[in-house]
Amino acid sequence: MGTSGQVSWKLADHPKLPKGKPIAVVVLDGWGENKPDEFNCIHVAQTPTMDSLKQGAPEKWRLIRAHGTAVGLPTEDDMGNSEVGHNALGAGRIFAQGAKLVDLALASGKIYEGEGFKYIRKSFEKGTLHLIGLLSDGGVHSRLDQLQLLLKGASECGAKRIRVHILTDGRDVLDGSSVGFVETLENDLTNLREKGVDARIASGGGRMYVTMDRYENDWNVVKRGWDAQVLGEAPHKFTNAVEAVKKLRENANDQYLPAFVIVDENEKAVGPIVDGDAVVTFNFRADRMVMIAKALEYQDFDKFDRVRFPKIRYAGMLQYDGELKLPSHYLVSPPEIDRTSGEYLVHNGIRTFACSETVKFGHVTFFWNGNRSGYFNPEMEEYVEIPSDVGITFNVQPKMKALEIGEKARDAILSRKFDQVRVNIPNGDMVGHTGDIQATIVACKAADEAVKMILDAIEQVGGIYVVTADHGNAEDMVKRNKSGQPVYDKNGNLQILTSHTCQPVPIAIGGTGLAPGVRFRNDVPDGGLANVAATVMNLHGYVAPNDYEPTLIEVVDN
Ligand SMILES: O=C(O)[C@@H](CO)OP(=O)(O)O
Ligand SMILES: [Mn+2]
Ligand SMILES: [Mn+2]
Repeated sequence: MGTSGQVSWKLADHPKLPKGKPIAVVVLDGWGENKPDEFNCIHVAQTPTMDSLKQGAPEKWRLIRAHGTAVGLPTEDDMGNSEVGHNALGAGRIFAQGAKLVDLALASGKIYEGEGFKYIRKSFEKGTLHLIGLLSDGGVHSRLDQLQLLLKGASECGAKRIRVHILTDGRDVLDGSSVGFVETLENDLTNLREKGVDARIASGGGRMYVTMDRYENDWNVVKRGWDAQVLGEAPHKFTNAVEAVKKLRENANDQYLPAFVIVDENEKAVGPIVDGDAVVTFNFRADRMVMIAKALEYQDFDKFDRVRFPKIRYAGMLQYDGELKLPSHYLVSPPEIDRTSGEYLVHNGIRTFACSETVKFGHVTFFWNGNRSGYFNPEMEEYVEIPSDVGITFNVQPKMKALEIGEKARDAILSRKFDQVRVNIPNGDMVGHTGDIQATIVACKAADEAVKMILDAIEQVGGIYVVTADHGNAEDMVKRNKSGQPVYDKNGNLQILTSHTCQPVPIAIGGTGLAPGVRFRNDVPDGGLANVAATVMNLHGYVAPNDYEPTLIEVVDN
């Protein structure tokens, strides 16, 4: 974001729309539109507020795209996710995202010419190369084919000893698919060994229980990973990773497998991280890598006792935090998401309040602001984090902190201290990921109630609301075949879909402060999340910068 100096931040006045109306921007996480059936939890749940917004179609309610190329992902088969979704919502433009940038860097070979790779390469002669990351083809945080290319490329560049520290998924892909991914990786590593590279899996664990926490919700998650990956210590020891995952799955699902280490015949861990080694975290997505990056990089660190802090050369697949410049070494440059709507609005005097609970807090702040932590101007902005429940799966508490978020937003609106009150309501997504249909129905109802609280407050102050979502999740809880029918496994069990979807998401505008004649245009049929920023700028009384994706609204004379 270092370009601030040259940017002209002043936005032109909107020719027709007034300034000074408080605006609530509500993002329902994991809330897509889908045909109504029993696996559409949003449809099954009582959601009177969201239902009533839909009555405003087509002038005040429509669908927008939230997956694939509309949010900068490589293909139309890529489901949406919070990072790319909130980046698009906040930045108002579509940036080629991490998944795509890594694909390009691997395909061209540029990844091996970059500063980050040259840096870790210095350890190849004497040390081990450790690769830590999510093992699946989900494409949200990482992709197996990228890991495979990196393994091949690194060994061709001289890595003689490689250790892979795997995190099993089951959240962006079907639960149970971890076994197949580990088998595939084992096969690749066997091939490498035949070529003389000492390559092995060294440790593992489920992504939600080991390493991939976010927004400092629970450092124990990162510690469990540290102990296994760096110290070579874990409650479970196996000589073979496929066997480890199969065995541990007897008591946990892929997302929550406990930590394990792979040991040799003498019970000795095969791949702790030691002085002189190189480490790459191969996830491209930022939020769930920031904590481990801090543990691997910061000399001063007090979040847990690292016991040993090896002198390593560490690089991220990407730089995960543009403000903290973390990590300082990385293989691929992240998208340069500059001039976000939040930064413009602050420069134009818009006072902003942003809030969610911990597990989504960074979505409406960090992701919204282009993967940048902190405020643009602390005098104009207030970001409030409501602590999430720790150590539970959210089907146990499906209401999460929705009402608390609603209350905080309500109070912020009624205080009249803010021009924009922005929230993320996590329930549809966080509970949807558990695959628990009954709990997800409760979750959707709670999210709807939170929306109502916010809309009521907006009504009281004569403001405007914009209600939308970042991608689908709760609206489809089963895997389907090409004709849309639910798929059953060979034992006749329904295949539960824990992941996001490729469905479009709703956007609704309204409120007593909405100027007469404002309605959705019908000439942006392919509109997506990136069109929302210009829309919100208009509602604040400004015209968006020229290079922003077009606004979704027009003002017609009545
Ligand atoms: O939990 C996460 O990390 C992702 C799924 O991998 O979900 P979201 O993009 O909604 O944050
Ligand atoms: Mn999300
Ligand atoms: Mn999600």
